[in-house]
Amino acid sequence: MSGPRPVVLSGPSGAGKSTLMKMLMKDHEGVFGFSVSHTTRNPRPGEEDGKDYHFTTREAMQEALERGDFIENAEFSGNMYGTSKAAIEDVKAKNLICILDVDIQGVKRIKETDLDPIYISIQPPSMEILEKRLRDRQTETEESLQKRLEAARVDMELSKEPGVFDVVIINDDLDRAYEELKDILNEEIKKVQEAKS
Ligand SMILES: Nc1ncnc2c1ncn2[C@@H]1O[C@H](COP(=O)(O)OP(=O)(O)OP(=O)(O)O)[C@@H](O)[C@H]1O
Ligand SMILES: Nc1nc2c(ncn2[C@@H]2O[C@H](COP(=O)(O)O)[C@@H](O)[C@H]2O)c(=O)[nH]1
Repeated sequence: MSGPRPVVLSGPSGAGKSTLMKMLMKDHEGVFGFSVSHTTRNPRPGEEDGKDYHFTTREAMQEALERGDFIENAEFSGNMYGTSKAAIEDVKAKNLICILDVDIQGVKRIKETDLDPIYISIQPPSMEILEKRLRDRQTETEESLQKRLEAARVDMELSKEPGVFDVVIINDDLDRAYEELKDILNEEIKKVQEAKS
């Protein structure tokens, strides 16, 4: 795939991926493009269809999967999620750095494609802090929260395996984690900025 290298942000739900990604996109206008995933979960307050996710039904998603519309998909916390080929192509067509926010199953599936992204894992400082962040976010039912914490335990173990991620960032202090993320992406950011000037 030509153009800037895509970036995969992964890590447990509540680790801070969206927070860091939004900071990155706000500070670097016209550099990054978000790969808008499909999901069967309900929108949270403030989330916009087509911007945060393409909100869809299980039936429609299943049909799209059968058509081969997705580069990867996963079942997470009782809902379907997936990255469509079109989501990646939309960003690629604008010559922007494509950011994908996917779970660990997505990471494994993307490794089987020719996307060749930079793999970054965002990890919380501890399970206790992760649970607090998820509870404070007030987006989950108790059942969904427990499923997310269970998935987080698996994610935290897998992220320690050598070769899965290029970099693991511990999101303890937000500003420090953001600086670390920017440093890793600096070379790709410069490439896009130089191509525009
Ligand atoms: N370093 C930090 N210190 C304290 N709170 C944080 C920090 N980073 C993120 N948060 C808060 O933690 C909560 C979870 O963050 P966020 O929604 O970005 O996580 P996420 O990894 O994108 O989760 P999901 O995968 O479920 O979308 C948010 O309320 C956010 O404001
Ligand atoms: N494999 C994929 N995982 C995805 C995708 N889009 C989001 N996600 C991951 O799902 C969980 C939960 O997200 P939430 O928005 O419901 O909190 C989180 O870990 C995301 O990274 C996708 O297209 N494919």
